[in-house]
Amino acid sequence: MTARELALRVLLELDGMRKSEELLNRMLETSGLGKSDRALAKELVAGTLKYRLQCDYVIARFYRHDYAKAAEVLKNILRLGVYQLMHLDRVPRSAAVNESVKLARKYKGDHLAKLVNGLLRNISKESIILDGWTADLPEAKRLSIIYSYPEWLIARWITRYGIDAASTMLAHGNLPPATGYRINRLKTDPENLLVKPELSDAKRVTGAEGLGHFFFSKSFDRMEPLLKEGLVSVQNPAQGLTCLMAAPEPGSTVYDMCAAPGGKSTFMAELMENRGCVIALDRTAAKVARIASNAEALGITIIEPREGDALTFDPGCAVDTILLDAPCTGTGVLGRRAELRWRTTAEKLRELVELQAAMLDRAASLLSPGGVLLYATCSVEPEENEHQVEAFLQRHPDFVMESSRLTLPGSSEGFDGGFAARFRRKEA
Ligand SMILES: C[S@@+](CC[C@H](N)C(=O)[O-])C[C@H]1O[C@@H](n2cnc3c(N)ncnc32)[C@H](O)[C@@H]1O
Repeated sequence: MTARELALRVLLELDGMRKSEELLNRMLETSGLGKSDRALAKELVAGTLKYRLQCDYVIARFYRHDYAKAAEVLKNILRLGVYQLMHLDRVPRSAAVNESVKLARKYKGDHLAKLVNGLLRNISKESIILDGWTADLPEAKRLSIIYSYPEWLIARWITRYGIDAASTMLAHGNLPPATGYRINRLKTDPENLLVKPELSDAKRVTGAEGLGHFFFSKSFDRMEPLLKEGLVSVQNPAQGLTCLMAAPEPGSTVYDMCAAPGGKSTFMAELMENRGCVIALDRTAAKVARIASNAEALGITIIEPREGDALTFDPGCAVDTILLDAPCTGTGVLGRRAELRWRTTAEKLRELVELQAAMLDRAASLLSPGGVLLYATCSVEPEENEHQVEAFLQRHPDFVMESSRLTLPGSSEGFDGGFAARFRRKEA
């Protein structure tokens, strides 16, 4: 199977529940593809998913019949082809067209292979004049085609953040996401680790206090041995900031209500010098197993992984710090999850806001007086962030908010978007 056929299979088999990255990795395991083909398959899946709306808009302009009625397999072959022609400069035009035609022949026969050939030959950077075609459309509709996002989400972002910030966020989500790493302070430190030759391209995070243990690197292959040795973990510094805001004390008891795969539990354990206890809950055995294996790789012994529902689970002991890294729409990390922009809906947002509020209430009922509650999301929607914490404070006058932080995607280089608020429960 070629990289393009594998990408097509992922696009066809991706249902509304699964993550494209997980499905892709599973298929790659048995594909026998070499390194560069694997990279191409990944790029094709992520790019075609992100640019789906834009590709469909372009295809519909050149398609002679009713494109909405075309078979899914044909749509995806065309999307893959258009994505390569418009956005993958390193793929020669002939390869993008010919390989798409081959796929069409294999999956739909000669007739549709001719259709794909005819349509893709009409498409080039010169023949696609998106700015001109969309100039007279309302702003949110225009941007939805230019950046390939749902119009309703863009309209929200423009209303809330203004056109300039919204455009920055949209552009950021289309860039390949930066991979951040955290240096494990239980095993090493930045001065000793960052002099290693394999880290010559590492870009250390500066600025915010406590982020000196984070860096970005583009060469995942070179990082693999360090990950295996537990010297580093994959973590975006924005996620790290949440743990720094929680600032759990060594020797204290922490409850992480939504912990898998354990990125924040393990960082908190490192900040606690591996002393005390981190109860790390998630709702399925498979997810809990990931927390345990990640902690083990890092040499952390104070994490107690638990399976359960955060709405009812009782840690069974007095807790000094609770982290609620809540399930959310993820609109701060749309660049990282290619399909997410099409799955987030206004209805889903409403359901999540209710769940987050119930989880916050549960956290409030479990926290000891004087304890810290850290609420975090990777969303930039006010209902999940500022409105949520305002409503929480109204329901719980025994809590005060000590600090909060909203990061918009693209506002700090490499940082994911998201929100965090630190509350303290007043002493009784
Ligand atoms: C944002 S992710 C957590 C990421 C994690 N804190 C980290 O830094 O690695 C949210 C997690 O909440 C979990 N979750 C969702 N609903 C839950 C529930 N009712 N009880 C426990 N965990 C839940 C999901 O399985 C998911 O792993």
